[in-house]
Amino acid sequence: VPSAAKAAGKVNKHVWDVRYNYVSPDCYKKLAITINGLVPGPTIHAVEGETVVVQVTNSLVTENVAIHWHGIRQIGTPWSDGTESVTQCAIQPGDTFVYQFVVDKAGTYMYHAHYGMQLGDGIYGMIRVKAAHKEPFSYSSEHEILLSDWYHKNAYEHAIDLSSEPFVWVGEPNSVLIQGRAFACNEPGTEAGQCKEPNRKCSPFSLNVRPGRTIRLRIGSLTALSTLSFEIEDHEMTVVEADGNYVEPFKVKHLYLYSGETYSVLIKTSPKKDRSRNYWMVAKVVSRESSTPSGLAILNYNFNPPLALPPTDPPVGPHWNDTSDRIDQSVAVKAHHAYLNPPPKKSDRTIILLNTQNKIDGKVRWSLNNVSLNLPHTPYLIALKENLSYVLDHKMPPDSYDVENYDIHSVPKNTEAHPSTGGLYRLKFNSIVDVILQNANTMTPNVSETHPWHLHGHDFWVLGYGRGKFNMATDTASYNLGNPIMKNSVPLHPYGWTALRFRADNPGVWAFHCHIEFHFFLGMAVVFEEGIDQVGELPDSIMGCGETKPFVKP
Ligand SMILES: O=C1O[C@H]([C@@H](O)CO)C(O)=C1O
Repeated sequence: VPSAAKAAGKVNKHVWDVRYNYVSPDCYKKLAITINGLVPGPTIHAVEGETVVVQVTNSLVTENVAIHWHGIRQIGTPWSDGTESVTQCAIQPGDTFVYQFVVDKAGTYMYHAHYGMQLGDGIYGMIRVKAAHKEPFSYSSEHEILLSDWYHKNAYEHAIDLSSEPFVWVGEPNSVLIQGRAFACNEPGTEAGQCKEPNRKCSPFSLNVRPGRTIRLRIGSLTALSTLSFEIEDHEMTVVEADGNYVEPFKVKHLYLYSGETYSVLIKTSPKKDRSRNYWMVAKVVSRESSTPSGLAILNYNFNPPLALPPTDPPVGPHWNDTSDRIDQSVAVKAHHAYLNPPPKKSDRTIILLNTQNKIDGKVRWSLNNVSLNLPHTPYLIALKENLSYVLDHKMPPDSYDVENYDIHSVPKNTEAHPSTGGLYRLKFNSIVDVILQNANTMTPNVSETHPWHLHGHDFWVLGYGRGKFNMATDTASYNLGNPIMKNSVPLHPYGWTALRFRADNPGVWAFHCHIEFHFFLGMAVVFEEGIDQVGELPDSIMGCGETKPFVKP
């Protein structure tokens, strides 16, 4: 166990070059955006209390970039959150930007691009923050497994499709990647179970383990669209951490991951198992009826050849449409009894956000309470700190929708939805805020999608999940105020609601949005401001775009 005192103030420095590179994780050559040539990018290994410094040079020639540190709360450094248009101007080609922040809490975190839909082009990786205290479980080794989905089309083509008239939906991803790799058989068209030899040019990820050990897997999902079910053939997983918070351990056969979530699981490489063979790891798309083949990787027992294929067919995984099973797992994630940090019993304000797909000016958009966010050219953090009128003059979005009359089970009539560069909720500093995410029918009859919601700058308590329309009078009584897990990312299930509570105690401006890249692009986001007067002097390096040009000091 490293010492917290030693870690405090220690600088953990990284030099990154963001550049294009051809990669072919699934045997298809794609122009990807990489960090130092890699997809996924390098893992940041840190100890809680350390100061992480990442010097990012944008070598993309004609494209901007910004990098978000997903799950890191950025206490005292809101300008390092890396959210273009919210906390900074994008990093221009040829420029270098230095992110600096403290990793104050042990856990499994991630980073990814937060500019346009670049995430989908491969700019992501993991942050492993080691504990400086004893953890409530032990293991002999640990490994990162980052899950993603993969499109052969790039972010530019997706942007054109999604903003064209008629609307062109991006469709399902071509592949699911496990730690940046897919599975391809040497004999094309052969099913994984029948495959004799993997194609070595684009071979699957293989994780080497020794028998008879307890192994910690830090699993994260940064899909652009998909919800995944992760499973290891014949190996049960014990969930022990979620988004950097200790979980009261529970066992799963398959683990659902919504984009933006991380989990640590423990697996036992039981010596009773046949160690003369390898086992499949599978990441299957669920919650959408997808044509995407499952991502496959290999759990490689010492000393078998790393790419020796398991003699069995990969597990088929849960049915894509088993919403109950997914809700059950969401509800099962509770705070570890020795690490309880229960929420205040009451909140000061409740914001109910109705999630709808709408057609605005002939185009498909996503809205919250009928407001669909268009990101402004001037980042909110700078606009609010420097009192730039365009944000302050904007009409604030509503705290609720027409709860009485809105039918969440029907296609929206959406007479009022409008695009806005507002979307800004100003929260009283240190107040307790409840957010109720309310799902509804999309523009397709009898369809309600899954939305993975992510809050920047905070962990929130997950108070509950329910089906149908949230009822303020009765559903609040069902809240878990005893041992709710704290998270930064959480699913909103089809036709359901999810209730969150957080303390608005981190001075800054924070995005709260659906983590599906395409939905964020289509407006599915709001912005929270709290304690802007307590934010320190903004660094010049975040300025230079929109109305912030005058604030760049000579
Ligand atoms: O935004 C979306 O558009 C499609 C579909 O609703 C229209 O093609 C889809 O599945 C989304 O999530």
